[in-house]
Amino acid sequence: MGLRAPPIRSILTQDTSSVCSQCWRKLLRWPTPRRQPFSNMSSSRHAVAVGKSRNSFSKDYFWTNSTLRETLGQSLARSRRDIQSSIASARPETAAPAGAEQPEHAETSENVLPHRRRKRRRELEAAENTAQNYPIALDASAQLADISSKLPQRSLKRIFTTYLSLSKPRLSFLVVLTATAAYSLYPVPGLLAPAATATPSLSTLTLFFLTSGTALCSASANAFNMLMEPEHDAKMSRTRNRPLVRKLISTRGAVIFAVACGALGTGALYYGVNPTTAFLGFTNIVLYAGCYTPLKRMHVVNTWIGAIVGGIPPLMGWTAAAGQCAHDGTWQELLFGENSAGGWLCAALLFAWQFPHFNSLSWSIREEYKYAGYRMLAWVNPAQNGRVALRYAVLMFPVCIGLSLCGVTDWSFIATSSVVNGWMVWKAVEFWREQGHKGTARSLFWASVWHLPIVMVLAMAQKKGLGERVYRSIFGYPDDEDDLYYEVGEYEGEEEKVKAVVERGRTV
Ligand SMILES: CC(C)=CCC/C(C)=C/CC/C(C)=C/COP(=O)(O)OP(=O)(O)O
Repeated sequence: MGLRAPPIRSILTQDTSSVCSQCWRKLLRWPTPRRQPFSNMSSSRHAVAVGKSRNSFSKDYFWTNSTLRETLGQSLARSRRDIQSSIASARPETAAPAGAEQPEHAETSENVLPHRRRKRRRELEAAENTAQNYPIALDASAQLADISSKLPQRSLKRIFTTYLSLSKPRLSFLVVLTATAAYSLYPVPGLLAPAATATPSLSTLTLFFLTSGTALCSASANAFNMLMEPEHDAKMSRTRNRPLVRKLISTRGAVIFAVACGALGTGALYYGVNPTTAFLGFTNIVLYAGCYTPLKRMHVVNTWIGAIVGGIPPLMGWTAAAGQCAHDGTWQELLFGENSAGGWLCAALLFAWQFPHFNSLSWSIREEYKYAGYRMLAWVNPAQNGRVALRYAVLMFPVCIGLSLCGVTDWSFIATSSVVNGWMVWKAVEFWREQGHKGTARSLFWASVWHLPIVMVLAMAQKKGLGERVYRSIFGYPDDEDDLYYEVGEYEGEEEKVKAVVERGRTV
């Protein structure tokens, strides 16, 4: 019985040490098979592997895709090794000691003994398992693009899913949540309360325009971001499945989507919220697409610009709320008026949070970032990467204390937020001390994932005066007389403000 040589490509994508030396020598003599065209269709939209369902994309798909063929074809083996070593080192049990280099696969198959080969194969299998436990959450755009590629061509569901994947839906959702949290934290004057014991509330319609406008602006920013870097996204396993990399969507379609979302989002914020919030939304699109995205490949300062981009949505939520209680509603009043400190503190919270979050995330996949040409501290300067993450984790303390000092949250928030911030700082200290090794990057990343929603929920639950109102309404205590009656002239300014707000509400 004659031995059939395995397909050369399957060998190339495997570690060479898993091939026995005899087979390897045979393979080297074997003529390289001509690569089969996987599709004879000119349109990449139809590019699917021969023999597969028209709607199914497999990894063979990538050989028909020019962007991926260039980036993957020559360096798949190298990238696999780097990614696996980077993932493996993010896990405590496989972590290399600080400063130690990952072992290079320097030995050739010929001089590797059989038991060594078996050991290497087991290590590779372990790395494959590790890859399944990728240190970070899988990219929602890539997941959606994968789903859309399996849907029937030209179906509405496929078109919708593909465009949705262009908006980075998970990130956009988080962005909207941060804006909404800040909106709900705004200290609404008690006189706007519908009843003495009820919580003073802001307009639901404004909230609707705030959320939809912010979501559209974020979708636009993300689509521009993806439009600018498909060939780099193609080099990272987290992003190589994105719609523009896979050419599930044309560049023209993506540009139209980005421009339309930007115009609609800014319009919704302008007409439904206020011009200041609309200006912030538009500026953020420009900052993210025009500044942060190109800087990713130029200088590590990109992370600070990205952190500003992440900090602006809470400020938008704040100005949206402030606009309803403002006297004249100018940008000076909304951004630098009496109550504006809370908005800046919410923005600072998001700004600072991104460093422990992103620095730990990027450390875990630093080889991918390096290979894709993104200049991130995680590989440019790992020691500074740890220091920066720790510094900004510590900054969470004064920011949260500031929220209580400004009257946004009750004093009890200092205690509860300190517990959560202390936990994050502890993880950041470990991350800094071990420089990401021994699983510290992974645990800081997950601590940051939990940290932000916990702090936001705590701030909302401990919003100034909320506990007292809930207590009174549950136990039926009469309201504090001082709250209901006031000295003549004491609240003249407040009254005027309320009148102006009511008037504006009538005219809208
Ligand atoms: C209102 C409005 C316009 C909001 C926009 C908010 C927004 C898009 C925040 C993203 C912040 C950020 C630095 C993400 C990482 O991008 P990346 O390019 O490093 O991510 P990637 O590697 O997944 O592409």
